[in-house]
Amino acid sequence: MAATRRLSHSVAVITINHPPVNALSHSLRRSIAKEFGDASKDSSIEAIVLCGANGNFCAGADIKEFGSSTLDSVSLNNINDAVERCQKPVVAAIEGVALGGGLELALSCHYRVANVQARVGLPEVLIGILPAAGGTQRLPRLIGIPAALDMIVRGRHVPATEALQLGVVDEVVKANTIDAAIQLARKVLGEKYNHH
Ligand SMILES: CC/C=C\CC(=O)SCCNC(=O)CCNC(=O)[C@H](O)C(C)(C)COP(=O)(O)OP(=O)(O)OC[C@H]1O[C@@H](n2cnc3c(N)ncnc32)[C@H](O)[C@@H]1OP(=O)(O)O
Repeated sequence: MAATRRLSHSVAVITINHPPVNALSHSLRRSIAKEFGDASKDSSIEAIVLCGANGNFCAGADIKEFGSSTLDSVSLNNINDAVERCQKPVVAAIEGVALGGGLELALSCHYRVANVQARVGLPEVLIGILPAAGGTQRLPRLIGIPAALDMIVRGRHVPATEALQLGVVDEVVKANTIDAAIQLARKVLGEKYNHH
């Protein structure tokens, strides 16, 4: 399990890879933090796309690690804060599911592009916990309190087209989600340069 990084022009594409659903295990979080930190500092990189391997963005915390006593030196909150604070545009490319901590990671990105087949949600309530990696702050800021509360208290999976209407995602595409996210990042960079 690891996050890997490749370059598309000046956009770093960081792929979260932990089959089958890219659950955020301790070692995956360490790997994401490392790749993201390196990309943030690399002056040849102008923007960052976060995506998932295996047809999914990320199904959230690794439920199989719940109750384990692993010392948590890299929390998802730390990663999300670093993503949000990044000076370079960060775009999430969402395929499959972005659930729980996976959606919280996507919400920390500056933009979100989703595949039409994707689903997003905060299903923590269904396993007796609350979203605790910024979702209860970032989601209401993005879509307003009533719509965010509805998602949080029902824990439902929201289809991409509804997520677009609600404002959870910025764009929905039928195919080539990662390419669309790279394009969006490059468009944002173009706008930045045009304003200077
Ligand atoms: C860091 C703290 C942050 C926040 C807290 C959280 O994120 S809590 C976790 C929130 N996420 C969930 O509750 C998602 C639970 N999973 C699902 O809803 C479904 O599994 C999913 C992802 C929609 C996929 O459904 P599908 O029907 O396609 O497959 P299946 O359910 O059989 O799952 C396939 C295998 O994936 C394993 N798995 C799924 N989710 C997780 C997870 N969060 N952590 C670890 N493993 C997960 C599942 O156990 C299956 O494994 P297998 O070995 O094949 O039995």
